[in-house]
Amino acid sequence: MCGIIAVIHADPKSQSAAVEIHDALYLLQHRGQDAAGIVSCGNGGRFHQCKGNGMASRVFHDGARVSDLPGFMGLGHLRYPTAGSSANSEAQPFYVNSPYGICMTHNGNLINAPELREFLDQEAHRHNNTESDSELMLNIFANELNETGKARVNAADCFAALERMYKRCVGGWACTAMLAGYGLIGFRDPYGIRPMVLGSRPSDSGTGTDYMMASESVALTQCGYKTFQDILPGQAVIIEKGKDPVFKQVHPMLNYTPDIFEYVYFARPDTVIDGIDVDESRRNMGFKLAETIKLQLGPEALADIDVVMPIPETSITSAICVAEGLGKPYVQGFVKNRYIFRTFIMPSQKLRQKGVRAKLNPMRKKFEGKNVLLVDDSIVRGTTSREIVLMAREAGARKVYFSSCAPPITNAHIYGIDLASSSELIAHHRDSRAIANHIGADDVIFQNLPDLIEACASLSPRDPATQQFEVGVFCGKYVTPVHDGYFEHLEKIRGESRKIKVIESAREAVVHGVADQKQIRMAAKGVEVDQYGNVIPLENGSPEWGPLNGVSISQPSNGEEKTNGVERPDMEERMLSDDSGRVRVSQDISLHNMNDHF
Ligand SMILES: O=P(O)(O)OC[C@H]1O[C@H](OP(=O)(O)OP(=O)(O)O)[C@H](O)[C@@H]1O
Ligand SMILES: NC(=O)CC[C@H](N)C(=O)O
Repeated sequence: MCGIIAVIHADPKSQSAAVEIHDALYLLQHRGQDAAGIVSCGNGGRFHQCKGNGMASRVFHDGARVSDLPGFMGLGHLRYPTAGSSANSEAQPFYVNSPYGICMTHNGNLINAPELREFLDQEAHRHNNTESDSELMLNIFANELNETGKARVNAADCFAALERMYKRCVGGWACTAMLAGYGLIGFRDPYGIRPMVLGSRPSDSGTGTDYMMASESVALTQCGYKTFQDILPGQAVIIEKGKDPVFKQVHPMLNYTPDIFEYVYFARPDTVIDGIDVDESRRNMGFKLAETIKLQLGPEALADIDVVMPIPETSITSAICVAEGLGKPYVQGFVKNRYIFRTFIMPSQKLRQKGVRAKLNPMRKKFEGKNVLLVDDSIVRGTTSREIVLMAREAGARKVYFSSCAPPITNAHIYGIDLASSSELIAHHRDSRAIANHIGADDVIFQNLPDLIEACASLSPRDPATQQFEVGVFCGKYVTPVHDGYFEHLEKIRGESRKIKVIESAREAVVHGVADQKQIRMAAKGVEVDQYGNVIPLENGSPEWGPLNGVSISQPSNGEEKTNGVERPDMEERMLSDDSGRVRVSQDISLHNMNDHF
């Protein structure tokens, strides 16, 4: 899952679009912790970029970098990878210089990426420099826009290019794009799987209107955008410099099926997606789960429960309602460390496991001698639940019941949430009893799917009786067609991306001089090197040396030994035999005006 933001101010002399995007990144940080980026554009049509791996505060040096990003419009992105790797070069926004200079951000996942890659290579002859599906989408769009053959495009040309692009791409997406000196574009997949909302407010001068697009309404409301509307499935919007937005259905709406996992876990509670209030949906989930708990446990076990406890943070709203529904005391037994962020979207299993203990601490008094009913939003790999049940028992709980506001997750997520490969999902081949055994709970109770759908659909401003959602993770029925072999492909690429993550931790250990022999060997195989064969230090994830235009930028050697014992020939070999065809250059250009380099 990623967070996207786009801003265009009415006043073309405004220099503060990036300041606002930067504020909004913090409001959407929960959607992606791996990488962050902003590209701004000033009146002369030049792009300015800062992006790299890490949370927004790190990438922008707590805001200090934002002053390098002038302009009246821009794009922002927070990444939680679903495709490719977590390499710096895949941080967004992506940029292509031809035609016209285009930047793009993408929340979602394309499920026909290999086909698109083949088309771009064999027919469009466009170079892709990363494994990212988002870079493919940008190039497909650029290729279609190029078909106009014009020196300057207009809205009709952009819509027509999108219409052609929609015929090629399959999957879930909410995207924003920016054409140098021209304006912004926003568009959403024909099923409305990924969210996007457009807001407006009077400009500071009062003579025009500023616009913002974002994944969640909370970014808009907190930045002072008063009115907002959802971009519809298959709809695109173009906001040209100094003009009002124009909308077009660039593909027929095939369904209106927002991803239900936004309501279960991803979105902030103070957000409204497609007219459905996230916090209210979680309240409904809690009340409905209480009914299932009553049925499943029966009066005897129910009478046995002393307290209902949330697993902070997402499940708090629902847990309050479970307690109310069961007529049991609601007790906060775990203290959440506010300096540890979301553990589920951490990149490796080891980090996730460590993250749970670092993030949650049980208060002994709340557990001693009690039978506790824990409430979580979902159980995915079971990392959190297993650790938490153990912590509850260590703190003195007698019996531990574990309940989930979402049904068992049995299938892979394919539209932009990296919900592990099927084989990693705790519910993939296990029933509730086996899951309870696995996580060490006395019993496990899951929400059922019709109740979850009803909890959200009943709040829909459309017809609640016919409101549908993307629920493939709970039943294996996905809203788009999925071609044969896709899941095998997914298992393979997720396996590869796991390997990359292991290599990245090895590399981190090498850089910090704490690597063991195995990690050194691993790092030497997978590590990136600069033009001199030096290991690129971790700090190179910082924007000074970040990737540009999909090109990995590495730091020129300052003569210091950085190899930390990694054998140089191995790295030289890798550098010379990079058969991926990727371009790696060594220049400090990430914060400069992009057009100066073309
Ligand atoms: O079964 P698992 O693989 O462990 O994943 C599920 C857990 O991950 C999430 O917590 P997270 O810390 O990401 O987020 P939160 O603080 O928003 O609840 C979620 O709330 C569950 O607790
Ligand atoms: N979570 C997302 O929306 C990811 C976007 C894109 N597929 C990437 O991996 O960068």
